[in-house]
Amino acid sequence: MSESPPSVPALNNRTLDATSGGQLETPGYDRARIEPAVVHFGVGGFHRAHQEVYFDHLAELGFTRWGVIGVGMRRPEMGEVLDAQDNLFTVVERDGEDSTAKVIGSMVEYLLLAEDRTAVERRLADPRIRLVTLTITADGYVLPDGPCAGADSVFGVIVDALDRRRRAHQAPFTVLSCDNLPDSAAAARAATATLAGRRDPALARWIQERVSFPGSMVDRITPATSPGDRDEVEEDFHVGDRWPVITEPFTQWVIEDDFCNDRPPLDRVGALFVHDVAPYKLIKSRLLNGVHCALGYVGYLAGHRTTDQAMSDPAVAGFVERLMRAEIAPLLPPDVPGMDPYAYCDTVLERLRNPSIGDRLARLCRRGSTKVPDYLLPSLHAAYAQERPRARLALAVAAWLRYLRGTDLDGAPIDVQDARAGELREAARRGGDDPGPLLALRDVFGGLADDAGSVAVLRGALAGAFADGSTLRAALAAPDRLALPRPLEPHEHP
Ligand SMILES: NC(=O)c1ccc[n+]([C@@H]2O[C@H](COP(=O)([O-])OP(=O)(O)OC[C@H]3O[C@@H](n4cnc5c(N)ncnc54)[C@H](O)[C@@H]3O)[C@@H](O)[C@H]2O)c1
Ligand SMILES: O=P(O)(O)OC[C@@H](O)[C@@H](O)[C@H](O)[C@H](O)CO
Repeated sequence: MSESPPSVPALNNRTLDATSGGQLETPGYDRARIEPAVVHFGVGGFHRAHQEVYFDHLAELGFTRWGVIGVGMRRPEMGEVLDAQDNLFTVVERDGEDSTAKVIGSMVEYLLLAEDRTAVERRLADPRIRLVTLTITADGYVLPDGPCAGADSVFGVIVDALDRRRRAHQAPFTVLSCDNLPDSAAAARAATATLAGRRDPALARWIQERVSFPGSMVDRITPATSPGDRDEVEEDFHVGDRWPVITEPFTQWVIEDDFCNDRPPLDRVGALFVHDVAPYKLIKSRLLNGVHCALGYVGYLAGHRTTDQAMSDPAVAGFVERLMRAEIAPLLPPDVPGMDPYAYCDTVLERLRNPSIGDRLARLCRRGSTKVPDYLLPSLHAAYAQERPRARLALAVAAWLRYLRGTDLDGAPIDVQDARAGELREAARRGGDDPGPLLALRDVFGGLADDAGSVAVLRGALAGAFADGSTLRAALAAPDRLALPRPLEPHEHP
């Protein structure tokens, strides 16, 4: 992100008064009084649009003992911006024509792990730190093999810090993952236990007995900030923020009530503490993340590049709505307090139509080999097991298989962003209209090859739905027809 022109004050503590007023809300509390209690790893767009906003609201209510120390991983850009801005940044909520902005003041310090591990370790040893939160993406939970490997990962740092606390007879901190993983708490616990076990069995036992890893469901659609967004924020709100965050008004945070060292009063600012987060995560991941996958691949092949563009195409929007209401929602638990699957469909559809956050389909399409098995295929497998309709689920998967060939319907190249892109592209191209070579990858597709009904839709779609925009739109309107046996050619008649 570039420097702001001199006419607009650059955002920092000194210019806050000049910046405030008009449309822009600024911290109403004295930032000097905020004490750190949270160390957060992975200061990307989502953390700033979600968890920081909750902690900022707490400070607005007078809870000043829940400040956040942000820790970045490798890339120095975010640190340079936050350093120049006294760790202030702007969160802009956009909904159609409406747009509101708030400068967030809850981050008290930012450190880059790659450059200043010792400082991160010192902060984690501070008994005031009672909570560690994570948004490090699914890749951050993958540990290298080897008896001493992984020490430089986030979990290596966490294990070091817990060991120091154990030796100093101090209380540990809670580890709260806010990443989109089917069971992010279990993933965080397993990575911590693995590294602790490699180091010292007594430490591993202490962690197992003393440290809590609450599950959580996080939800707020947050695209990557573009340079155009930055300029618009400067123009609309007269604030020289070099890296604002654009997000939607909707936000949700459901957290298991399992904290080993104090609990932030997040229920005072809209979060929900529950005994078991699993059903909330299930509904969100199937109806939002699974649908994001479907919309990404179908929308991209239909020629669109953002969610709102795709949702203003009646063929795509109608497909997505029926996919959600007729095929996915009936598979979900109907009695989760505060989260009715059909009401959630309404909300998600409205959010996907939001014309002003500019969420790019490429963001939804990346990492398909992780996300499709986690979020879309489970609905297809469940529909098969329960003998429920599944033609739209199968067509969405077919769109992914077609996308994996690496060219769109006009033959233009697609940048398939996936750790397994090479292997998947090779199988997609080798198979052509036959999904067999891809379905043979059972670590991705599970037993989908055994579901003859879905395989028929996949074959029908690959052979007929992706010839051009009109065949795709016809398939989206009537996906059941894809599975009909094709008419026999004259020479095939018995
Ligand atoms: N953007 C959203 O709409 C949204 C909503 C809910 C949850 N999430 C989840 O939040 C997480 C972050 O997403 P984001 O949109 O902020 O992305 P982002 O690209 O803005 O930030 C990603 C962060 O993860 C860190 N990271 C990447 N690879 C890592 C690794 N191997 N080890 C440690 N850290 C690593 C990066 O340094 C960066 O700070 C993801 O797990 C995402 O699924 C995002
Ligand atoms: O972040 P990913 O790559 O796992 O998934 C992309 C989006 O589906 C996701 O970020 C959603 O926007 C988010 O989960 C909404 O809460």
